[in-house]
Amino acid sequence: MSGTAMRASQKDFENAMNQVKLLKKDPGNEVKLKLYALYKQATEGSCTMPKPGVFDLVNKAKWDAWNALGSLPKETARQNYVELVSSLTSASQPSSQVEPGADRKPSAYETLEVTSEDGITKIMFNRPTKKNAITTQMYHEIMLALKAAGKDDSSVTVLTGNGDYYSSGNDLTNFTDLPPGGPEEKAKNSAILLRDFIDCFIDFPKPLIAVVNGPAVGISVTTLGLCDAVYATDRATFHTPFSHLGQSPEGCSSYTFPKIMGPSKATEMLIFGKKLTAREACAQGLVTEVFPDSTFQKEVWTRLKAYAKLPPNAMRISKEIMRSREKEKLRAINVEECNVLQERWLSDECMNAVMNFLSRKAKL
Ligand SMILES: CCCCCCCCCCC/C=C/C(=O)SCCNC(=O)CCNC(=O)[C@H](O)C(C)(C)COP(=O)(O)OP(=O)(O)OC[C@H]1O[C@@H](n2cnc3c(N)ncnc32)[C@H](O)[C@@H]1OP(=O)(O)O
Repeated sequence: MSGTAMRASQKDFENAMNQVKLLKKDPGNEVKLKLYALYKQATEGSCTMPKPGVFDLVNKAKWDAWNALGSLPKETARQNYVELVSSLTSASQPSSQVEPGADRKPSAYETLEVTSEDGITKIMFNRPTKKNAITTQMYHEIMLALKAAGKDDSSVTVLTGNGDYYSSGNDLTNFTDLPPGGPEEKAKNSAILLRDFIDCFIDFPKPLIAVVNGPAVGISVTTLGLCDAVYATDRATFHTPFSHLGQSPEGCSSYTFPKIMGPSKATEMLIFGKKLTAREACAQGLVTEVFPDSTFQKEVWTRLKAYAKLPPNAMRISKEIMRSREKEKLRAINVEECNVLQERWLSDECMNAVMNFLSRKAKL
């Protein structure tokens, strides 16, 4: 088939189905759901299947995607399927031009960009099209990067985001990828993952600095309470919508936030989900300093380069003496928060909130 104005034939449809199997890159859950829905609509027509239960996350997501197509005619669904596959295959064609840096060593990370320069290891969240939402793979990669940065010869470590967001927090599609043991097993594994992830922040041995380049949501906000300094652009916002998501605080924020900003301000953030501007977050002590967006990168990196020239052992030892008294307490709080969340993730309140986001009925 050439051009989108022509109708896709059955042969085009079959070719497209074969091309999907040959895609080199996983197109992601959103696209896979679209493909599934269009395929079902094209071959069976409108969805008449009974709606799967709320805990059957994968089948419910599929059902939602198919059902959302309503009474779309089979021919149109076939055409849309062929066009979607065509856009995926052309996006994955190798470019004839050499990409800048193509001769560089391939990165050990798929979801991060990690660089070391001027005594600073920079760990940059690198899923800008998904607002740097943190997938299970990304949690693992951040842990690996933090462990490596803790041992490398840099003096300070920086966390930052690529694109317009610092991070939109936990990737809500993490809820759809269920193991054979179902939601209970997923919740148990996720609680272990979360505990280990937060322990990496608690135990980080050098100055850990967050360069908050844009809005931050959920776990990307709570972990700021475990960083040693937080520099933010005036475009950043700070949002922990845990109640909206049927969830509860993590990242030791149930302890660090009341300590940093006092119990009532912490309640507004952690229980009522109040979104703070960068200046509000600074006034409440969560952010160290706010910079105008136009000069943010220049000012912050100039400052960090100067700090990174300070004697590294002295900085390490000073951090140890400032933080060591709290470490055991933080570890215990982390375990407690993860236990509570493990239950929360299985609640109707949480399942419904996640499904609403995934079926695009809700945005925070
Ligand atoms: C059974 C148990 C399983 C448990 C697994 C848990 C593992 C550990 C959990 C640790 C606890 C963490 C808690 C949190 O972090 S809570 C906070 C979670 N985050 C959110 O709720 C934010 C959701 N996103 C939004 O509300 C909006 O996307 C946002 C306001 C951030 C931006 O809106 P905007 O309109 O500007 O942009 P888009 O929505 O169009 O976003 C662009 C694309 O990015 C995708 N996206 C963004 N954020 C997320 C996210 N958090 N999860 C998944 N996907 C995200 C969005 O869908 C768009 O994708 P498409 O272009 O494909 O549509």
